[in-house]
Amino acid sequence: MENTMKEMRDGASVLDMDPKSTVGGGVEDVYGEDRASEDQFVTPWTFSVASGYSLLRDPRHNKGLAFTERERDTHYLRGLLPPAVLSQELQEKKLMNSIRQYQVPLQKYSALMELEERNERLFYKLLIDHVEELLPIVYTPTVGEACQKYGSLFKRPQGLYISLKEKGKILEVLRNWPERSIQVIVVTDGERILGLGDLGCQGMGIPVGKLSLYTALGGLRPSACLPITIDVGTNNEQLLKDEFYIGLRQRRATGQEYYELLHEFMSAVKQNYGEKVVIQFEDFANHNAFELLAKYGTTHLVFNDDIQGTASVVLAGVVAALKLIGGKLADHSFLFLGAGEAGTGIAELIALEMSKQTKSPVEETRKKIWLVDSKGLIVSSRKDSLQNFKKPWAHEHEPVNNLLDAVKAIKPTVLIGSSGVGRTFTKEVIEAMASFNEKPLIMALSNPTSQSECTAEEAYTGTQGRAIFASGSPFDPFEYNGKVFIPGQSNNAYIFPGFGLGLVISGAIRVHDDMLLAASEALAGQVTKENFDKGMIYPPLSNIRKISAEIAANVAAKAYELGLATRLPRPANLVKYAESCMYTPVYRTYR
Ligand SMILES: NC(=O)C1=CN([C@@H]2O[C@H](COP(=O)(O)OP(=O)(O)OC[C@H]3O[C@@H](n4cnc5c(N)ncnc54)[C@H](OP(=O)(O)O)[C@@H]3O)[C@@H](O)[C@H]2O)C=CC1
Ligand SMILES: CC(=O)C(=O)O
Ligand SMILES: [Mg+2]
Repeated sequence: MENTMKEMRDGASVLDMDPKSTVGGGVEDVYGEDRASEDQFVTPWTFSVASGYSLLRDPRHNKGLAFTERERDTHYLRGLLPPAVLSQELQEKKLMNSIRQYQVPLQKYSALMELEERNERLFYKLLIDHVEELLPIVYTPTVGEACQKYGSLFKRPQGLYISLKEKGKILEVLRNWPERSIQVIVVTDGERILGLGDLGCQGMGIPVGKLSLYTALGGLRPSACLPITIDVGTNNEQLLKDEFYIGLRQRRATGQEYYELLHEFMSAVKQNYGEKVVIQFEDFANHNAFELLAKYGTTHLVFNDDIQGTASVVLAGVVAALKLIGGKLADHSFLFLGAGEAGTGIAELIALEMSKQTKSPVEETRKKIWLVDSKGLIVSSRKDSLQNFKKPWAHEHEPVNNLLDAVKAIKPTVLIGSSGVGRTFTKEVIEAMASFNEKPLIMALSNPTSQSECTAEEAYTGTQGRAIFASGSPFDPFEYNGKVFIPGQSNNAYIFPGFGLGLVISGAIRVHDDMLLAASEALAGQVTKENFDKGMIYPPLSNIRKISAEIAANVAAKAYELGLATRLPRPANLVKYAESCMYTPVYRTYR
């Protein structure tokens, strides 16, 4: 029986099977269910084309009332549906009407998640066609609230949970996932979810949300995407006491225990899916994130979205903004509030790009960039007590304790918030930026909206409408002195879907910093004069699929150039090729 099951899984057809698997009377007993005595185990095996009732309950194939008359006949659906036949467009209109009736964003989130579980193509059609309206629901800010309440919201698993209980069995756990051809994994350990801190196992909302963007914005097939949460416990006391908490009820494992589990995971992923699966690390705390990236960057196709994706999107915004604020990149000086993954990741990529442009060593270009952490400006006298990733930023300067004094001392042209702490760009800080810059560039990157360093309104009013402003979570357009300003969304969502697509279509085996620069360049190139005129430094998200194709093509081109691509021959037109590889959510016709 064991062998029979294996052959079935490996694709052998029932007709190819050993004739011994039939019982008297010519009745096939391929699963051994009839032969087994009552005390023997049988396998609940199904091997069928989804039809009838099960077809309606299969989100990947369900079309609801859009099943045609012919499909209703051939797929045993007669009577299981009311008589009306609706087009996908009409279903979309109906769903949008009902989602718009909810006042509470979390209700919209639940409605969308239920739709995804019911009818995956319709879910993606909605998301693709209404990206600007629905992104704030499936992504920041609402996804943050969903993670905080994930225990109460949880109905069905949307990804794989790998906890300390699965130590020694991670390969088996991966094999429990129903899909075999995985191209992208987004994995979190839940320790730094947006700017909301340690949400433990409830961080699952983030890989789920990121991967829905991989499909909607980047065109990766949903079946090729795998959300994973690694649960090593949580230090969030509130969750540990919450009766609905879905994770391990213990404090976080650290040190060797943590790294052994992560190593088993990384090895199992490579063994199960091969070398070319993209592993995106998401929302790990910085004490693990940098180390994991350095450790696995040479053996796996890994990408840390918070360090690298964020760097790429912010560099693109800064480069585009030069058209508005003038000068070259190296003419500007940068001050960050927050010197963690996002802050130092962005700083390093800006320094690298400056170094390439000016042909000066990166050690020199770093001197244009200053960072403030929770203890004040990072300066050389603090060097011995700094974490490694901060050390390159410890420049010669006297100690400065707070942001306002640092702004006054450094006089940056660009101010970037990556602290995870809301309202830290105070009125005084914004006014100081406006006092010595004609057009200060202010980026408040922290998510969700509650953690944004300032609002769009605060940035525009505090600078009398002179600021160029972008934020990690979206803000509505703001009218000041009769002019409407459209704040840009400086979020790695612009980058990672196209970046991942570029890796996949080129068969890249490693990520290289030059690919991040390539992605950034492609994004900056998509901002039009019309966008600039409205104060925007990013193109509208409504064009995101086109933008993702451009990013994918630039990233793939770089992978070929660096000899890191394995898919040969190289397609001549990479943009067209990227577009042709993209998943579309229109219904398929069933034979
Ligand atoms: N827009 C986007 O695309 C992205 C946005 N983010 C957002 O950026 C934020 C930070 O993420 P990440 O870099 O990963 O987090 P980290 O924890 O790695 O870094 C946070 C940094 O902020 C500093 N900090 C915290 N509180 C203060 C304070 N009151 N004053 C000054 N500095 C402070 C910390 O200081 P210390 O080192 O001393 O503890 C640390 O250097 C999050 O809100 C996240 O949502 C992240 C990725 C992408
Ligand atoms: C956007 C993102 O990745 C973050 O806030 O962590
Ligand atoms: Mg993140």
